Amino acid sequence: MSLVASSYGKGNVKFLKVKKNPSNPKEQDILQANVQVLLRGNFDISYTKADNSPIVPTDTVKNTVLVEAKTTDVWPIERFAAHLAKHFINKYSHVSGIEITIQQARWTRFDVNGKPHAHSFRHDGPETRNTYLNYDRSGKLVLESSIKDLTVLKSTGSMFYGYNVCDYTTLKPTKDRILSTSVASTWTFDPKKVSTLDDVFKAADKGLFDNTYDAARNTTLELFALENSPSVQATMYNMSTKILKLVPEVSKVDYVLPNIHFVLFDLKWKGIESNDELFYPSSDPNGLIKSTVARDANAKL
Ligand SMILES: O=c1[nH]c(=O)c2[nH]c(=O)[nH]c2[nH]1
Repeated sequence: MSLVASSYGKGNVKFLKVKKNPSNPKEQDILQANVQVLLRGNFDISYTKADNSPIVPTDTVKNTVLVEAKTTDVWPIERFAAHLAKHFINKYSHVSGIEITIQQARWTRFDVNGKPHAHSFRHDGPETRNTYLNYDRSGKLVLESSIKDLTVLKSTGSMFYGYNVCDYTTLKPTKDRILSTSVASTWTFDPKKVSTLDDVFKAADKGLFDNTYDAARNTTLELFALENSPSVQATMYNMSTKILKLVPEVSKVDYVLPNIHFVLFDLKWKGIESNDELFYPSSDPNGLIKSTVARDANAKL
């Protein structure tokens, strides 16, 4: 028998960072993060020989995340992920690679008396901004960022008809239905354009990661609202191609969209016209629709 693969580290390392404007310390920004760091490398003897000598304790990994969060810039999360990768690779010669996941909570500054307040924020529900960075000492870099748990609903402007009909079909075609989903959208940065950790730092300075997040989120919301959707499938494809058009540094866009159903409460039995006005939420079963759209049709997935 042999150990075929292993990695280890710390998950759920959480912090809130406060950034103060040096010229007006009451003007602040915040970032709440949940970080996971997994190390791989020359750790086999800790599994196979009970020899702990190579192990950097997960407690040390936790301390590192928190110390570095205090002493370096954590905006945007892609920069902080690259910073942590560089730190662990440089500090421990037996670490051959690292996988970092950062989830950022959505705190939104709110207005008071018509203008954005200097240091007050509203928690905007379960929606998160995320990044995943996988780096190999050999230089190979994978960088994917995402939005998760962005729950949306439109009460009209969605259709579903013309589908395959067989002896198992009970669904009625419709040109007007409710459409609701909880968006998971992931965009992968082109490894030819963002190919090193230094490229990540440079791209962060230029605003690429914030701009791409804004493009993906705005595209998702705008197309969801504006399109008379023929299906979840067609709408998610349109969202993906628009993001690829807007951001040349992105090579691939993935969506995972549950179809959250609302069932009409039919009141004909009571002599009341239903008129598509009263529905009950139906949590399960739900449709689940996934797609990957790549700029290059021959891209290796
Ligand atoms: O947009 C949709 N796609 C489907 O594949 C599907 N299947 C279904 O029953 N309703 C829907 N809606």
